[in-house]
Amino acid sequence: MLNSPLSASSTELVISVLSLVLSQGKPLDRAYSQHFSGLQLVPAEQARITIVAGDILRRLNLYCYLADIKPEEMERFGSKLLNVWHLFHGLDLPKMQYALPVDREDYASRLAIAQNQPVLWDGCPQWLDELGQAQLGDNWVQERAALNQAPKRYLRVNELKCSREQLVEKLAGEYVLTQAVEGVSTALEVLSDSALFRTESFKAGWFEQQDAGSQLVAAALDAKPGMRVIDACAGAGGKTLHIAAQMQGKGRLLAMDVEQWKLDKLKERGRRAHAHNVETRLIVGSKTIKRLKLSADRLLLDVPCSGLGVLKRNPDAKWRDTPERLPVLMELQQHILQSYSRMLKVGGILVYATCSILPDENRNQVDAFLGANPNFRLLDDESISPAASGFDGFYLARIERIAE
Ligand SMILES: C[S@@+](CC[C@H](N)C(=O)[O-])C[C@H]1O[C@@H](n2cnc3c(N)ncnc32)[C@H](O)[C@@H]1O
Repeated sequence: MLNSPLSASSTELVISVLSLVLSQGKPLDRAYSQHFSGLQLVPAEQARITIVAGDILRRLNLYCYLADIKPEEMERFGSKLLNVWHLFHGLDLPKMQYALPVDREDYASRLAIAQNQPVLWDGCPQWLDELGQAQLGDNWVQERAALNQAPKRYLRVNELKCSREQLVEKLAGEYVLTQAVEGVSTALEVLSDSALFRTESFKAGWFEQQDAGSQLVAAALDAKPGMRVIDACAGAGGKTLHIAAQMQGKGRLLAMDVEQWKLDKLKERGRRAHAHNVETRLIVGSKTIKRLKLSADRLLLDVPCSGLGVLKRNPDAKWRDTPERLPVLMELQQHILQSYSRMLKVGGILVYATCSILPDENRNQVDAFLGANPNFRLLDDESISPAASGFDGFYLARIERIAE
């Protein structure tokens, strides 16, 4: 956390970012880019702003309760919330003009009440707590607490360009301190507050920013040079680029999605990463899938999901989402599994993956699929728990096609 208060201008920026997210429903990353572009903030100050805004969103209900304001009142009462945030973290108050004062007695009695309400203390909305309890039982309490922690920063070394050791050395020369992550051969943890995207290493495509847990997903696919591989929900290509590196640029890697703008972004990232064997294809209907029947040695289905495993990184989602979205997502996940698995060759392996920690989106989906498709068998599966690993939460299942 911080060791000195925010400046008045940074405090105003935090309030403005929060208002955009909470009143206008803007995703946090877009609210940041809208505010930061053109401002030329020094990286350390930008980092402090994102630390505070991220922490407030991770425990929004707690801070709003302590300040006695409603989230939708951020524009009017944000200064009071920011004062409370500083008090809570034992910092002097920021020097804002016209800031609303905090009644210290009221704050102290609210703090004492909140300390005895674990769900509020962990920054969890009621609907999410009920869902987590129902799905994970006793394990939910640890996951709930882990999901309100600040996320660590991780990089994935682009092995098409350099080794992990070479990247550590090059980044050290750019004043970026990193350390290898045990158990994830491509991952580095970033230990300094550096602006990663301004480094020469990034511009030269030596790394991508990617959570260590996420790196385990493409690793499980085990794509080899020369194979035909399909990444059917590729998005902007976080995992596609990792697969391209596994394939050492040899063979055919088809990245598909239903959103063209994401595939365009993927192409741009692919150029920087020297991932020359990636081809993109927009899914325009069931025909796009049918044409690829029995064509893939490896198939990644990184399906749309609730994203409840990555709430540390996207804390705004829990104030926007509702439990009603889950059944809709689950139907889409099952549809993708049933229909896209036809693209796999006999003997080929598919990886079904989510960034969720809910069994209903994970193992239960796999079991339902296998129950209806005897031509496939489960090789193994893994749940990456935020509480146990410190990474974001993911699930992956490796499934083999054993007959046509
Ligand atoms: C979890 S995200 C993928 C993230 C990506 N693999 C990465 O590593 O950056 C899921 C993706 O599925 C896409 N999607 C949604 N519906 C789909 C469908 N019916 N078929 C294929 N992709 C779909 C979304 O546009 C989104 O990009």
